Amino acid sequence: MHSEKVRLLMLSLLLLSGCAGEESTKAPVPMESVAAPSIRVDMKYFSGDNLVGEPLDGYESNRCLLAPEAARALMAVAEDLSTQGLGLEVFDCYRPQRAVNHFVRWAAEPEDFSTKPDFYPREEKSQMFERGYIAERSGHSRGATVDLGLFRLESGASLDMGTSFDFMDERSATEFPLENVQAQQNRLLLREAMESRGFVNYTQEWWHYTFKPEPWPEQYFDFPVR
Ligand SMILES: C[C@@H](N)C(=O)N[C@H](C)C(=O)O
Ligand SMILES: [Zn+2]
Repeated sequence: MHSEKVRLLMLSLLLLSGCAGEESTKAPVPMESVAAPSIRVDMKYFSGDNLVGEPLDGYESNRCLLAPEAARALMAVAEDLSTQGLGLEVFDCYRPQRAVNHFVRWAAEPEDFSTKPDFYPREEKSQMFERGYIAERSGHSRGATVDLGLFRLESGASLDMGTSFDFMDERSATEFPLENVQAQQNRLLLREAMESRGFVNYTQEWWHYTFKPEPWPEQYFDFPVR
């Protein structure tokens, strides 16, 4: 009984430290690093190939960290799709709060047009949060949300989704009536596969999925991705 109380106290302290924004070399919560033969990890906020145009604060390696339940479900999706010769390309997973804060700073800075043509040609960067393209309190920071697309296992080619990842535009809404019917079907194929394993799509972005029920629905973590 005594040791159970001590264990709970230790767990509470670990969870609290994860939310405090302190630098720590290890994740203070047991997130899992997602890896499987048919999952390609290409963390866009680590590489700098993103709308900010540089790596975001808190991404120190090309790793996809997720809550264990979400990680297991994602690996199950990958296994399901591999029977159709498809793999998952993962663009973002757990997102430290400091990376979200980086987005906030970027949106407040004057427009320099460096990434606008590729990521938000018809939107204003100052409106990204109001328009729902980025969240100040993101599900990604709770560890159960993932941004992803599909690729062919044989060739490695990405499937056409109608728009590229993080193309902030109404055409990225999952059910936007695209002229490209194949791309529309690819979006729906991804949604069906994800939903069958417990993920829910954010209707405004074809790539954004949250595993439900969320293991840590109230927590916004801030340890770096290492
Ligand atoms: C920024 C984009 N990849 C994304 O994840 N948007 C949602 C709304 C979020 O920030 O949680
Ligand atoms: Zn997302």
